[in-house]
Amino acid sequence: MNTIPSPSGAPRPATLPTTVLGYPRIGPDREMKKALEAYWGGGDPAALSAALSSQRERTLQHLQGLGLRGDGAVPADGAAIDQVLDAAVLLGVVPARFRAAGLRPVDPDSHDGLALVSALARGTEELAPLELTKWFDTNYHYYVPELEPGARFAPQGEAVARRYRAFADASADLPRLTLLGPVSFLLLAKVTTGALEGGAAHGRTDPRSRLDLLPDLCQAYATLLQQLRAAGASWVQLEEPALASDGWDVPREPIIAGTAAAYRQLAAVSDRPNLFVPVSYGAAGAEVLEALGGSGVEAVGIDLERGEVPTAAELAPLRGITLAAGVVGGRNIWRTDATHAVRQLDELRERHRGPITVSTATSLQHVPHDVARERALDPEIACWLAFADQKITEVLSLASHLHGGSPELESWCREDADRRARRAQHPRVHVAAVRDRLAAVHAGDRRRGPSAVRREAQQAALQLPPLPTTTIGSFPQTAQIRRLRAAHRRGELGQEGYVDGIREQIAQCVAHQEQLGLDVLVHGEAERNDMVQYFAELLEGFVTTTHGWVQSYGSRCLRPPVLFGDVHRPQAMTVEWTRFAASLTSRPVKGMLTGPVTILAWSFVRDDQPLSETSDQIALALRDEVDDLQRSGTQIIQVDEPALRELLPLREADRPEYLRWSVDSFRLATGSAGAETQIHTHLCYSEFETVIEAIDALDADVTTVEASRSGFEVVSALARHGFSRGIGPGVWDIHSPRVPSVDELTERLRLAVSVLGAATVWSNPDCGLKTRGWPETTASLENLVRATAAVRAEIAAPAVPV
Ligand code: MET
Ligand SMILES: [Zn+2]
Repeated sequence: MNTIPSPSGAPRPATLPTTVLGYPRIGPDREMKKALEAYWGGGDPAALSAALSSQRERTLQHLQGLGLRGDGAVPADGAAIDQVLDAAVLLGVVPARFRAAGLRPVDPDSHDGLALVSALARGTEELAPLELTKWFDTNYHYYVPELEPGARFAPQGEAVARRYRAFADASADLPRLTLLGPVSFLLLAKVTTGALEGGAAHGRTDPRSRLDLLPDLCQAYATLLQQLRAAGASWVQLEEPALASDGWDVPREPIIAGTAAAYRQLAAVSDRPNLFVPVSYGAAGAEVLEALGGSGVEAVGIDLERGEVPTAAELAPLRGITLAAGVVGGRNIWRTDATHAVRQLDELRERHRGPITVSTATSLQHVPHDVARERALDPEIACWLAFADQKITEVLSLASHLHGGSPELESWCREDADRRARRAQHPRVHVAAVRDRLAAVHAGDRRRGPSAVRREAQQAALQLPPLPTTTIGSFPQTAQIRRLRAAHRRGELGQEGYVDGIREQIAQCVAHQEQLGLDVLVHGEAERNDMVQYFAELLEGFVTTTHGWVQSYGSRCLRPPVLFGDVHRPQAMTVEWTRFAASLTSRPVKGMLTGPVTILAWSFVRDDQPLSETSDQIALALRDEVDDLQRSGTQIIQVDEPALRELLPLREADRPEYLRWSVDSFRLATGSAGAETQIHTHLCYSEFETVIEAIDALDADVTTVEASRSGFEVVSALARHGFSRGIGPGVWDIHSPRVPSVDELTERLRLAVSVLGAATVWSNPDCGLKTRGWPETTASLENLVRATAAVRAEIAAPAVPV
C-alpha cells in the first residue's frame, strides 16, 4: 500500500480503500432491537453490552467477508441506538436536566453510558427525552442534541479509543470509526435556553450563535482524534450530511466559512488519523468542495446518487485528495444502473486530479440487509433489487473497473441493461389501462365545488353540533388484535374466523365511542398492521418483504413495502369494514384512507418515473375507493397525509414543484367526492408553518393537525393565513400515556375557538390512538367530551349575564 508521511511523521495510507459509508446497525434479525427492548424492560446492562459487542463484531467480519479490505475500508459504527445521540454523548453534550439528575457524560459503551443513552432517548419519569426528528430525506429519525448556553463539551477520548480497539481487535485490517462531523452536529442540534425542567418548555435563542461554538467543539473533536490515533486508527470518518442541504436557520455563508475553519483546525491537529469527510443526502456543491479541499483533510466523499458529477473546476480544490465517489445509492433498494455509474466514474477520472475510491452515496443504514433472504418474492422482481449486501457487491464491482478494468465489467453492465429492459417491459410495471386513465385526467377531476356550498350541504346531511368530537382513526391495538392478525397471517386462522374476530373488535370500538358520546365515529383500524402496509398489500404494483426491516428510530423498525409497478386497485379495500361499523350506529362513521404522499413517503418507490406520476396513480386508486365508500353510504371520508411535510424536499428550490404535485394528487384522490360528502385530512409531525398554503390548497372540508406538542403554533399560523374550513387542532398529545385534565382540554379548546372562531373548530386528539392502552384512551376521551360540552355551553351563552 502507498504511504505518505503525515505531518507528525507517522506513516499513513494515502488512499482510502473501496468502502461504504455505513451499514445497518440493528442486525439482520433485529438482534439489537431485541437487546435494547430487553434492557429497557428491566434487563441486565451486561446483556445489552454483550449484544452490542457481538453485533459490532459480526458486522465487521461480515463486511470484510463481502470483500471490503484494506486499512480504513470497513466503517465501524459504534452507536447503540443513533449516530447523532452517540456523538452527543461522546462530546459530552448532556442537557442540564439530566446532569442535575446525576446522569453525567460518560463512556457511552459502559453500563452507565448505556443508561445515559437510554435516558436521553426515552426520558425518565421526571425528565423529558431528547426530541426525535427526521434525518434528511429518509424515514430514519435522530435524537436532537440540546445546546444550552454556557454548556461545555466533555469529549470522551478514552471511550472512543476503547471502542476503536474493540473494533480493531475483531478485525484483520484497521477499521474506520464513523462519527458525525462538527458542522453537522451543530446544525442538527437545537439551541435551547437551558430550562432545567421538562424539555418541552425550551425556548429558542438566536440560532446563529450556534456556529460560534465551532472552535470549542473542534477542540473536543481534536481530543477524540488524538485518542483514536494513539489507539492505532489510520482513518476516521467525520460525516457532514448537513452540508448538502439548505433551509437551515443559519445562512449559507457562515456555514461554509465555519466548515473551512473547522476542518483547517482539525487537519492541523498533530497525531491524528487521516480524515475522511463524506457529504451525503444531496450534492455537496462547489463552495463546500472548496471549503473542504483547502482544509487539509485526506479524503472527501460526494453523493452521486443525487448530485451531478462536479466539473473539473469544481473539483480543482480537491487536487491530490482522495475523492470517494458515492455512485451506489444508500436510500433505495434498486440495483445501481451499472452503465450510468461507470460513466460517472469515467467522468470523475477525467476531471479529478487525485485518487478516486468507489463508495456509497449515503450510509446503507436505510436499506435492509440482504435480498437473498426474500424467498417469497417473485424472483423476477427480486432480481431488480439490491439491499445492503448487494450494494456492497456493486461497489466492489465498480471499484474493480476503476482500478484497471475488470473483464467481467462489460458483461455485468450488459446483464444489468438486460434486466432493466425486462423490468421496463414487465406487464406489472407498465399497465396500459393505468397509463391511459392517467393520461385522460383533466383539471376538473381535481376540483370540487365551492367550499361554502359544500359546508351547507354537509351540515344539512350530518347535523353536527358545534365543536364536533371525533378521533383520528385508530384505537388501541391490543395484544388480542395483534394475535388475531398474526394467526391469520400464519394461516392458523381462516378468512371467516378472521373477519368475525375483526368485526367483534369493530363492534366493541363502536360501542365504546357511543358510550363516550363522540359525534363522528370510526371503525378503529383493527385490521391494519400499518397505515401504509395495509394498502400496499391490497393494491397492485407493490410487493412486501419478509425480512426487509430498517431502523426508523430507537428500537423501532419498519418493513417498507416496495412500490415497483403501475398502481391500481383490484377491489375495494376498506368498504366492508366501514360499512359494518356504520351498520351498528346511527351516528356518522368516517371512512379512513391513507393519502398518496404518505404511501410514497413510507415505501421504497420505483426509480423509473417521476414521483408525481406514481403519486397520481395511487390517487386514482384511492379515488375508486372514495367512490365506493360514497356509494355505500359513507358521508365522511378521511384521507390521511401525515407525511406531507415529511417529503418536502431538502432544497428550497425543489419545494414549490413538490407542493404542487402532492396537493394535486390529494385533490385527484378526493375530487370525486360530492358536495355532501365531507372530506377530512389529518397531518402530523408538526412544523407546518412552511406548508400552510399547501394545507389550504388540499381543499379538505376538515383538517385535523397535531398541535399539542408544538404549543399550538399551527393554530395561529392557520388563523393568520385565513383558513376558512373545518380545523381540528389536536388538543390531546397521544404520544404519552398521560390523561389530560378537563381543565387543560377546555383551555386549549377555548384558545382554538378564540383564534379560529367557533364555526370551524373540531374537538379531537392529535393523532391515532393505536399505541395507547384502553384505560387512558377512555379516560382521556371522557375528558375531551366534557371539555367540549363546557366550551359549547360558553359559545351558546356568552359569559356576560343578560
Ligand atoms: C400517523 S397519522 C395516523 C392516522 C391514522 N388514521 C391513525 O389514526 O392511526
Ligand atoms: Zn397522525
